[in-house]
Amino acid sequence: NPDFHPLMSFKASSDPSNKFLSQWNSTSSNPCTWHGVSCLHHRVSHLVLEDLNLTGSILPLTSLTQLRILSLKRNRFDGPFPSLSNLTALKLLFLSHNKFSGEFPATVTSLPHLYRLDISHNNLSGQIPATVNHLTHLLTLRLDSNNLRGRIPNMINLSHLQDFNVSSNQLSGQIPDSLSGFPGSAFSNNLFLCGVPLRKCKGQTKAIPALASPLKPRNDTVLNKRKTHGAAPKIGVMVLVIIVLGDVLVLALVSFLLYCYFWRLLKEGKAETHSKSNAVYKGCAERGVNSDGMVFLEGVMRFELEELLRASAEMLGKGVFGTAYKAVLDDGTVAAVKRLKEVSVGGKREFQQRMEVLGRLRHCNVVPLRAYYFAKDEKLLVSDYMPNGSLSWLLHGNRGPGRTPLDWTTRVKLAAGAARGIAFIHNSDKLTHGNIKSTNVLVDVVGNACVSDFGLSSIFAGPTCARSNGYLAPEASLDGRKQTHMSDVYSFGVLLMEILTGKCPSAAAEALELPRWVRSVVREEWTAEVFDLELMRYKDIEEEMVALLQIAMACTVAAPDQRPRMSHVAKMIEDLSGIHVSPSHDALDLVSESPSVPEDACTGGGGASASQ
Ligand SMILES: Nc1ncnc2c1ncn2[C@@H]1O[C@H](COP(=O)(O)OP(=O)(O)OP(=O)(O)O)[C@@H](O)[C@H]1O
Repeated sequence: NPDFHPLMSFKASSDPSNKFLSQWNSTSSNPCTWHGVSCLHHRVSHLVLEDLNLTGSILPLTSLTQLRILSLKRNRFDGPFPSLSNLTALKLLFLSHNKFSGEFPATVTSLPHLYRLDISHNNLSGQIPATVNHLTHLLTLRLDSNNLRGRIPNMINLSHLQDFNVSSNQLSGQIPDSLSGFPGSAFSNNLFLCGVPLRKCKGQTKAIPALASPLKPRNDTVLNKRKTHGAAPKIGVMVLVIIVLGDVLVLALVSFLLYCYFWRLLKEGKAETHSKSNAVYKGCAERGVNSDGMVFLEGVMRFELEELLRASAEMLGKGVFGTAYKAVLDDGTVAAVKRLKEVSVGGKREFQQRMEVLGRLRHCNVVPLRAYYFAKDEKLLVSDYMPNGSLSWLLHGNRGPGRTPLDWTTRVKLAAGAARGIAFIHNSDKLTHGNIKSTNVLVDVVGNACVSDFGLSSIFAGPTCARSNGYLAPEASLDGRKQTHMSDVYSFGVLLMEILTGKCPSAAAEALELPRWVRSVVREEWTAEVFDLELMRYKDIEEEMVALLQIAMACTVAAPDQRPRMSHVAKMIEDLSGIHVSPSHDALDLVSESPSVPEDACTGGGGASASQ
């Protein structure tokens, strides 16, 4: 193993008394089993030796050319950094709380895959080189508590940066606009630093903090140029007013167009139903049927079709079964309305029967169907609006500057909640979900995962339903119709992989590939490579991640009858970390805007009820 000798010489210099790395010994020539070392393809890829009192230089490590993760936090390494330019595979570099001295290690700026760089709490001096801009994938840049001097370069290329700190140095000059959205604490304790978010620089015109975002897009430079050339603050305010007015106008126009569109499409169906409804439904004793053909299922939500048509509507997105809208009624009720594509069911009766079954499902992890509408050219489904978005958005849309990636505990809670919801559907009337994916796992007002869009695949048939979105079980993928409990389990396994890897199964490049990719990496015995880099920041979760990965792999085995049942999957996830699927008020930045909060919202771990 070419990494054996470099590691032995590293040990000789960093632990001369053989106190901390005694398990590394020359009789075992396979370093991959040593403490703190992991390998990929028999090369060292992961070296984590934290809090060990190791000393000396890290020079021998520069021969570990396959190293991806190097963490030597809280040791006593000293001297200047050696050149790290050989470590081209490096993704995470954590060298904080040591005694490194000398200049900022400029060679790290040539590492093309670096995501996290933490060299804080050392004795580094000199300037931050402008070449940090080469690190275009950087999420973390922590340089705090060193002796760095000079100006902070403009980091316009670091558009993903979310964790940035240069506090407690000797930096000076104006904070570049590209960084002015980070909080003051990221820059504090630098005597000569000025500008937003710190105090105004001498001679600087008034800044506009409201426009400051952690990393402003490059086209802000027009505004910046005006500022640095001393244009009057009035111009900034004018620009602001124009932007706001423009936004309001566009918003009003879009709302108006949507309203007209919605109205026009429903007018015909409504007219048809209206004429019938007076005869058929007038004074109807049947529970839940409005005179206009809206059929209400269990629950408190009640309104006329007319009110729904008047509601302001915002498109949430288009799916295989139709288009979803958020509708806000005059009385403030918020609902999600799905306009279905043409359905190929036998007719109204069959559709109604189907909706009655789906409408009876009440569980704190299932989005309740509240009402439906059926006319010749129009089919609508009304359900509770889930204000905290979908798991998909939380995993993939909630990134970038100023946003917090989904933490591990919340991921597990949402996975467990979704599993319980699906298990409940399976146990009710022998239904299948048929379309499990992360856009169909929504988050309710108290942070519970709720599955939506269940049971619709059976009323759609034919090629419109042939989906290849990366979640479909191999046995169900040909025409999208052969949905069973076991194909749901497969899709859920893919969803777990998405939660673990942060990769989107429906992204074109990875379609149908996520389970295969995960398996191939695990086969290479480098399971850690699978996990989402965002999860690297959490400590002591590796065991849980591996356990969840094993559940995901069991769910996605090729033979349907070898997959676990959904209720078993739910139980296994809950057992993982002793979680009880309860509202996680602190885990998400929750919003509460819907007066139509489900009356059956979870108040604890269970709360299931299939009302009859
Ligand atoms: N009740 C709801 N509350 C909040 N957002 C919703 C609700 N229902 C759907 N959405 C969101 O609206 C968007 C479109 O949903 P829709 O179900 O139409 O399509 P999809 O989930 O992308 O695909 P599919 O039709 O295969 O389920 C998705 O982002 C989804 O998360």
